[in-house]
Amino acid sequence: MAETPLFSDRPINVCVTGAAGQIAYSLLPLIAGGKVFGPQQQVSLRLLEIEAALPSLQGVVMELEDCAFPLLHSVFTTSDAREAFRSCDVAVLLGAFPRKQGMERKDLLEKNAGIFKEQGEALNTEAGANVRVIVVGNPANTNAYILKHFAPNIPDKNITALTRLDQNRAVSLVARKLGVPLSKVSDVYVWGNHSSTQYPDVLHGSVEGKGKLSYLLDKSYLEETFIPTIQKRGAAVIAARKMSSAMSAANAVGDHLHDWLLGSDRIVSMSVASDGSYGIEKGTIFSFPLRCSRGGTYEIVKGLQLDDFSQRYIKITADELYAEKAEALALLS
Ligand SMILES: NC(=O)C1=CN([C@@H]2O[C@H](COP(=O)(O)OP(=O)(O)OC[C@H]3O[C@@H](n4cnc5c(N)ncnc54)[C@H](O)[C@@H]3O)[C@@H](O)[C@H]2O)C=CC1
Ligand SMILES: O=C([O-])CC(=O)C(=O)O
Repeated sequence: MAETPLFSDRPINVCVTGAAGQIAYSLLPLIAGGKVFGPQQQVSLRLLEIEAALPSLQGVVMELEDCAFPLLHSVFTTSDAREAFRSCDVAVLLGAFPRKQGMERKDLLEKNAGIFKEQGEALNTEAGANVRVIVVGNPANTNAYILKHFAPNIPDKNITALTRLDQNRAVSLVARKLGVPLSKVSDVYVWGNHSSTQYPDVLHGSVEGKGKLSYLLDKSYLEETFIPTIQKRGAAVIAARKMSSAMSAANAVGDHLHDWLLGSDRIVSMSVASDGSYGIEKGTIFSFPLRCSRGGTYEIVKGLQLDDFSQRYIKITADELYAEKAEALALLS
């Protein structure tokens, strides 16, 4: 039976910032085509761009029209953040500078922090308190932290950052390494920062019919190959494409929003405000394993046993986030 829509009496209002950029170009068809919010849910798009990119955004709007998506109710474009966020149910924050070869994502902090301060303030007054926010612009976790700081009316639980791309990369690499279908791999999580310190954790994972990943993959493979490959995957894509990941990022944003709003049977990774679980400082936007239920609620999975190996990696990524938080607050004070 077809899934009932989230809002049966009206379209869902989705704001996308950086809407003329690369990720948006791959994401907008997923949203307007029904892949993200379900095949029955009408969508109204509110697209934000800087003034200089509005002509290019008009081309994107023409293409959306030419796709003739039955679920696309309306498209509104603006360069005013307050207008863009007005009454939105979901805000997808892509608009930011991407990194170039040789940079770490945190090198973007100075350039991008101001954007997330301004957008946090605009969301705070214009969006409903129930708005669900996903920050994608890098450094995504710390930008989400800044946004949360400047949007006190929005519950902390509603502000997230994207680490699903890292989880998708990790699941895909496990499946390729073991020669098994992706659908058989479960419980691979990403902890921490969307950066080269993140900890892609397979030690709770398994392959259906084959057993635990902790028996199928040895720690030297994990330490020397698997973990560094996932940590540096974004940089590898930049080196090859001379531009950062866009198709896979858009796909992961779609997965994140779909599972958050519509629920999932699987445990997924999202960066969310820590409630103190696993010793992570409260309020830090940290990637955890989560269970999501339909309607936009989630719980951090509690009680996972973390061995010394995992704890060592988690400490490194947590310390990096604490340092980024301090730097961001100093920049904006
Ligand atoms: N968290 C994650 O997993 C990933 C994050 N990213 C990050 O996503 C961001 C966007 O990437 P792309 O789409 O490839 O970049 P892009 O440069 O193609 O597009 C960004 C767009 O944002 C717009 N923009 C800049 N400032 C803005 C503002 N204040 N308000 C509204 N729009 C604004 C620009 O005009 C541009 O059109 C980058 O920061 C990138 O590093 C990229 C891939 C994965
Ligand atoms: O690496 C980058 O700068 C873009 C990104 O976040 C990713 O691909 O994971």
